[in-house]
Amino acid sequence: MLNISELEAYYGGSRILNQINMKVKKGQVACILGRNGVGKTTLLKSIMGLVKTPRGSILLEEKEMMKVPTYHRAMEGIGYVPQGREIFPQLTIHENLLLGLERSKNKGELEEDVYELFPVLKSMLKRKGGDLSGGQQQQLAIARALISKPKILLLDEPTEGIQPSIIQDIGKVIQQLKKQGNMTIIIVEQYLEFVLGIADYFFVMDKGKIVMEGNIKEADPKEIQSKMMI
Ligand SMILES: Nc1ncnc2c1ncn2[C@@H]1O[C@H](COP(=O)(O)OP(=O)(O)OP(=O)(O)O)[C@@H](O)[C@H]1O
Repeated sequence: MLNISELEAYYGGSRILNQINMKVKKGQVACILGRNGVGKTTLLKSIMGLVKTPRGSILLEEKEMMKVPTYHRAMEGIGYVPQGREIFPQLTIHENLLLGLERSKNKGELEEDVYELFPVLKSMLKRKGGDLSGGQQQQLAIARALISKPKILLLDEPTEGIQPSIIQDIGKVIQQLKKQGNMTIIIVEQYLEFVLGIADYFFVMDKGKIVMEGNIKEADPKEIQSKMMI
């Protein structure tokens, strides 16, 4: 459902992504692994249209996204949870969630399903986003992206700086979404253990390229780890 070919991305004159080819099937959970600075975040931003990508192709269900502006990519069904979460600290949980609906084609009521996935949010709808713990903010950011019912969800290091019990909760939410079967998920991670339990497919990046990929169940975690350490 996502088919990226020969994608290049630049910051100013520096090429950050070099000939990226990547296919992710519908309903699949794919992860992008790699050390700091290899271009993982830049790849997600490229899919979202947030960086300069002069060459290549990004097909979402056969539709070319390269010339589609970011806002419309969101409307086309790409949900994005950036690293550092970027929730609005002065707005309440409820208001933060309402902003998620802005990017949706189906502007309706807030979906009960999202509260089912994140019961903790339902219990504090009037609380300010900035008063939540880091883990709760991550949950809010994921919930906000889910409210627009994306076809594909991009998560940038969802476990970063988060306590183990909340990492587990986030893992369970991803498993539940996977079970529902209609959402494709791409997770950027450095925490290999986390993705081993939930992903179907993996890509390892190094210096702006994909250097290894495969089905996660058939792969040797030690080999993946050693590719990540290069
Ligand atoms: N706004 C920017 N302007 C210029 N260079 C940037 C910018 N953002 C990132 N870079 C550079 O692009 C390269 C790839 O960065 P990117 O954030 O995509 O890596 P990453 O694999 O996601 O790393 P991390 O795990 O630390 O987030 C790095 O060399 C980084 O310094």
